[in-house]
Amino acid sequence: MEEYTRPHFFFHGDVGDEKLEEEKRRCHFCQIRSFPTHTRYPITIVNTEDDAVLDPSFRFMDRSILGKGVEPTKREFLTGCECVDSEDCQYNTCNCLQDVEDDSSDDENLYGIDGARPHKKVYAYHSHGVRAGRLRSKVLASRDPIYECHESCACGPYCPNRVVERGRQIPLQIFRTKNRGWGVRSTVDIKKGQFIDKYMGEIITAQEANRRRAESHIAQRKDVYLFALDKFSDPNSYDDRLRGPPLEVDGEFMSGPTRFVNHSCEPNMRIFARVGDHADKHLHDLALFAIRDIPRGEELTFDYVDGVDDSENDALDPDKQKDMTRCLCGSKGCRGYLW
Ligand SMILES: C[S@@+](CC[C@H](N)C(=O)[O-])C[C@H]1O[C@@H](n2cnc3c(N)ncnc32)[C@H](O)[C@@H]1O
Repeated sequence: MEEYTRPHFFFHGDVGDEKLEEEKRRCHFCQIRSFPTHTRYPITIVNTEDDAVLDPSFRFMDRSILGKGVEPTKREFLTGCECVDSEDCQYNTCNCLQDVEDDSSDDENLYGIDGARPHKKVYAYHSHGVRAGRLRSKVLASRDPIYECHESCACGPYCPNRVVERGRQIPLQIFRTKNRGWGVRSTVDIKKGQFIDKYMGEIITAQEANRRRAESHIAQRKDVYLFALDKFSDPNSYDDRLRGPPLEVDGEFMSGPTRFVNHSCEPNMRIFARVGDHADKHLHDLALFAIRDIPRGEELTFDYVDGVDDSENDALDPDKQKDMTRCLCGSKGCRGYLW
């Protein structure tokens, strides 16, 4: 085992069965090694800067878990598509694309080879060629949600419209940065539009999120780990789960590697809301995609306040700046402060 991994490998020695289980449960290395994707797309942890280790109470997970009072939609209400052939999922007859606007101005041919059937490229990904599986540039430049086929659909697991569902396909490394604690990088080159990973954690009710905010010792900074699932929130929605305050994902104590991604004012990734079953919009995923080519080893970042109206930015107000946290992203367009 590499020296820098050792501090994350809790003692597994002669401690008795009960304690051994507890040691294994806390061991970061055991947690990441137990992921089914570990051999192909491992997560590694390196620190060549100082003696810091990840918080021992932090737990790696490869999927979000539902907190108390958070219910997924009952199976009988799930509504997958009936496309028998995954190729059909590229047409606007696919149920999963019911909320996607038709678009005839994109960067692939509009019609099938026979020219007969409109080949509406309504889903978010390129389906052929070297760019297969990457987000189309139009979607990448938008704030649009991504609608994918999913486990209740008739199309197979290799349907081109199941990119996020297939999960992370990139090895990630959590590394100690010089000045911003831990950060994340990939050990392989990443292409623009490529899916990187989801932001995962405990999905909790708005009340529970507020309770955690109130009791957090990091006060307002708790917000950095809480992401509201509010993409479809609408006071006029027919779905009462979308009318009320949204659920939130808390990644502080249990999450995947993306929980260690730092902020940049000029980031190389962006978060997109991804929906599987339309009946589960209140539980949409938060999926990170590369917004430009990212060479291996470059730190992965996203903008923590992406899309927030800059005129409301406290960093523009000299009076408020003294209470704010300096941004150390180092980009040319740095706004100076995180919050
Ligand atoms: C979601 S965590 C990211 C992982 C974190 N670096 C760690 O070591 O656990 C967010 C925290 O990272 C730090 N951070 C992230 N981006 C930063 C930036 N651009 N400048 C300064 N600090 C940053 C801040 O302390 C922030 O509260």
